[in-house]
Amino acid sequence: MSAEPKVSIHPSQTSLAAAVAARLITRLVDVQSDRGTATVVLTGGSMGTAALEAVAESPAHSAVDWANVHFWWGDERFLGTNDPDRNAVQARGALLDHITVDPDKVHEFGSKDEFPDENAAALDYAEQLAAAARAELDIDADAVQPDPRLPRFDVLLLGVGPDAHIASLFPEMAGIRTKGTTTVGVADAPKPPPQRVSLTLETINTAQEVWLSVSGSDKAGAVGLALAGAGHVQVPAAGARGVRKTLWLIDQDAAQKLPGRLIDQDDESGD
Ligand SMILES: O=C(O)[C@H](O)[C@@H](O)[C@H](O)[C@H](O)COP(=O)(O)O
Repeated sequence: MSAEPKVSIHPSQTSLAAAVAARLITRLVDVQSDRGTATVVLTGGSMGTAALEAVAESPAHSAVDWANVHFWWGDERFLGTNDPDRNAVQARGALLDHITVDPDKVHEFGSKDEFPDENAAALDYAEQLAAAARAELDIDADAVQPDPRLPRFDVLLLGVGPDAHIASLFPEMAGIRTKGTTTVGVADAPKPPPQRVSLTLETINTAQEVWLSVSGSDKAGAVGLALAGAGHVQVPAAGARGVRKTLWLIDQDAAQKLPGRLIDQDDESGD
């Protein structure tokens, strides 16, 4: 089962980041009131980082019990552990260093200091995910998991590149075609650095909610094609779907080539 995309358009990148932050805080509070623990999958890129900065700046963020949030990443740049270009390092600077987290619930991809190559780091992340899935079943034997190798993801955040890549799954390349594994190593990404690790599209699509946050006119073509129903191998963003919600949060510049039928679909309810 997967949810048809809905679109919410915002006037500027700043208001978009604030809207993503407000929705994320609300969603995490709701999930925690139902289940105690919530799980979010973070993304790299300028929009993903801006959204986390907006969470840190929002006075409402104190409503979330951050020590009971699991943090995973949709992808990582295969670099040294403290390299400033690592998505995890940027997320720490934008948000995680400013809140009280449980280090055991912060699940970063392995780095170049720890693993010989991106495939070994991808395999390790798949093992971390599978261990978390088993731990979930130990706590609640009736937990419904879309894939027994994966924990439940409540919200999975994605940025989108001008070429319509998501996470580190690039058009026409092996990563976006990968099936049967939960993670994948990427050796020759067109966006630097070339070595990366990523969740696969099948893994992304197990999330309860997938939110794609996109800003800028250079992304308008990618957004337009993805929402017009292009194939995911050519337009990876077209394939990202949440089980209960697929939400495109975009600014006006990124909305320039949106198919007309989607323009008035703004879903401000937050659920
Ligand atoms: O590691 C990364 O680079 C990403 O996770 C990548 O998928 C990113 O989200 C998009 O490229 C959008 O990035 P921008 O928001 O910076 O355009």
